[in-house]
Amino acid sequence: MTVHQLSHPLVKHKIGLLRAADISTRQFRQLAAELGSLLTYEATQDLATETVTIDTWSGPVAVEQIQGKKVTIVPILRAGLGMLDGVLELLPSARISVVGMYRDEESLQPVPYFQKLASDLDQRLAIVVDPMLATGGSMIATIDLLKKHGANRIKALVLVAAPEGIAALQQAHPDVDLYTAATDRCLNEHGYILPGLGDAGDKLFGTK
Ligand SMILES: O=P(O)(O)OC[C@H]1O[C@H](OP(=O)(O)OP(=O)(O)O)[C@H](O)[C@@H]1O
Ligand SMILES: O=c1cc[nH]c(=O)[nH]1
Ligand SMILES: [Mg+2]
Repeated sequence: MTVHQLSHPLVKHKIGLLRAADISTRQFRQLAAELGSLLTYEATQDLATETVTIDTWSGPVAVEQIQGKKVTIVPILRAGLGMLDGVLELLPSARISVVGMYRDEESLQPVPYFQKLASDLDQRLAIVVDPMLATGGSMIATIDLLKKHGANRIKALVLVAAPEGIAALQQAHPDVDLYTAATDRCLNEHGYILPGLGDAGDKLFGTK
């Protein structure tokens, strides 16, 4: 697995803003979406292009366009929805495959509760989005599910990753590429990332 740790100044700045204890729901949403766009920009660097000739005001011109265009974005409910608009800004025609997965607070094990996947997963690049990679359980279970349904090209986009989650994902799915805006220190005894963001789902949805 390749870990792409983004180092762009805009990413560093926005992740810093996201960490503020007194951040508003509105600002958290906006930053999560913007970082979703920046991660998507990075994760789509290797999409293949082809040359086509189009008519322009000055006559025929050879231009590049993305080949195939088969992508599905996979937000993990709930918090992954917070990045979705930003990803769609750059990939407005992508199919969306929704996976509902929450982490049991005691066992920290992922509990699946919903799935509605795009067709032809074997022909699509799947871009899984979730702000937090903590133990890695939710991401690993989602990728297990996608692979079971045929997906074979998968990238994971997260805002903050814990070293524990990176190691677990590497072990379970070495073929998946991870893109993260930040790699933090460790997990606390409740499985929360330190320094982290707190509960990203609650911050995005204004719950608790
Ligand atoms: O790497 P893990 O240890 O599995 O933890 C990360 C998961 O926890 C959070 O979701 P949560 O269970 O809080 O659900 P929510 O999105 O509905 O808030 C987060 O959005 C990830 O999906
Ligand atoms: O730090 C964490 C870990 C899991 N889920 C979150 O929202 N935050
Ligand atoms: Mg949550």
